Amino acid sequence: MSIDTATTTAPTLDRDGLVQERRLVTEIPGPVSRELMARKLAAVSSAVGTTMPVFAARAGGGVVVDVDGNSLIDLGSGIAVTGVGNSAPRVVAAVQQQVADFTHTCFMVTPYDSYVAVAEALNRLTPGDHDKRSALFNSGAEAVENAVKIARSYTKKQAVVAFDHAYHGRTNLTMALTAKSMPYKSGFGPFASEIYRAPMSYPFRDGLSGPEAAKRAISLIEKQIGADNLAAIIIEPIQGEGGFVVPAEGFLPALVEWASENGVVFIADEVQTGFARTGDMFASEHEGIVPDLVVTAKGIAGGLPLSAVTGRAEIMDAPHAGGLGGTYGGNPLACVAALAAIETYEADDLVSRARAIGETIVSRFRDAAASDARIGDVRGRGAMIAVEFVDPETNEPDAALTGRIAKAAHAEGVIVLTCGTYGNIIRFLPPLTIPDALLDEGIDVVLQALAAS
Ligand SMILES: Cc1ncc(COP(=O)(O)O)c(CNCCCC(=O)O)c1O
Repeated sequence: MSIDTATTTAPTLDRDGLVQERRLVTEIPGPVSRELMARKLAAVSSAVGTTMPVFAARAGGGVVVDVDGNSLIDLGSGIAVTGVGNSAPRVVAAVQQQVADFTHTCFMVTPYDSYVAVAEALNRLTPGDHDKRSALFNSGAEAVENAVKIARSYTKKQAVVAFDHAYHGRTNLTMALTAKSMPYKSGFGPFASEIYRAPMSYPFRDGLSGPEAAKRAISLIEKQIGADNLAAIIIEPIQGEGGFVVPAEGFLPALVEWASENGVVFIADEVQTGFARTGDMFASEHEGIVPDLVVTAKGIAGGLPLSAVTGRAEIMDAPHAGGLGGTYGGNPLACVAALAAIETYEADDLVSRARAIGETIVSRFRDAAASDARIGDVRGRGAMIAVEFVDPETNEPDAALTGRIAKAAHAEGVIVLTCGTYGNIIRFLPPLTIPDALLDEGIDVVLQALAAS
């Protein structure tokens, strides 16, 4: 176990003195994690996988400390969730107060102000200055499901178009919307009907301009589905699980224009791109598109489970009274956490921080690509960056190399995630609170793993 710490200055401290350093005191996984993993295998469905072989004990800033005392660099944020940092101070204080006041009344039974305040914040923050309404749920998939319900109720049409490489969740309808079969869909059918797939703008692999890719997608939609039957188009402004696919400029605005002209609801799934992650509060802002509905989750509440659909009031109010709801939707703990997280994003200007993080990651890997052609593409925005690995001779995806790099980084105490339809993407989703030195060290470890692979 060679520890090549790049840091020469004293490590910084975070809240509660959580030292912001990579520190390995055992092999990865250590003995306590190994014991817990044996228990996990004996108690938890084997279908629930884990990326890391260690178990968490504490987290904050840019580190996760495991049960053996190892301090790992976090470049995953629990899949783009803890943007404000794990156990962010404002979030902790708000939840501690709320949990002592009341934990649950069900907003549909006895409402409470924090749910309304979250809706007001989402209506203010999401793109567009039109009259908006919001509805709160628990998971991203649940919010996507409800966005489709709302769009169908408003348009009185049924068909929904999703895109190649899309990911929208693991429920029946969202599996139908999701593109990749394994591990998300295989064996779980039949899937919801009236879901159709259109080609995505994937510049690194299709070489098309945004308008060209949009023309291709719209032609298929018009010929195979027909606007008269189409309730909604749903798309991630930057695709997440599918490989951090950034559509070519002009693709999204062309789809928004076509949808508006044809009575089709445009749904932006900002579950992974939302809340400062991409260097804007919402990724839709980058090209100035104004979605009819915006789906949010992940970064919304500092780690507490919360999701939302926010959109044009006339669309959001289309379903009949009582048509939207659920027992836990907008749980009060999650709502106060969201208000604290939103305050943190704005007060600490984490949008600017995300852009700075992205500049660091992109420059380091584009420099590396100059001497290593296995790096086929470096893309993304803000603190949502992807490195696509390929066979330099054929440009074919190299999932095996990607897996080796990730596994080596994990063993050296860096939490980094892979993704992509072809499994050949290393993605970077660090907490926006990660110190610069720790980010640089995490990148060093990944680059060392690449060089050794
Ligand atoms: C764009 C986009 N829409 C919807 C979802 C679904 O959000 P839930 O909160 O996981 O249901 C996601 C969740 N992405 C991570 C899934 C991880 C896994 O399950 O293996 C997303 O990224």
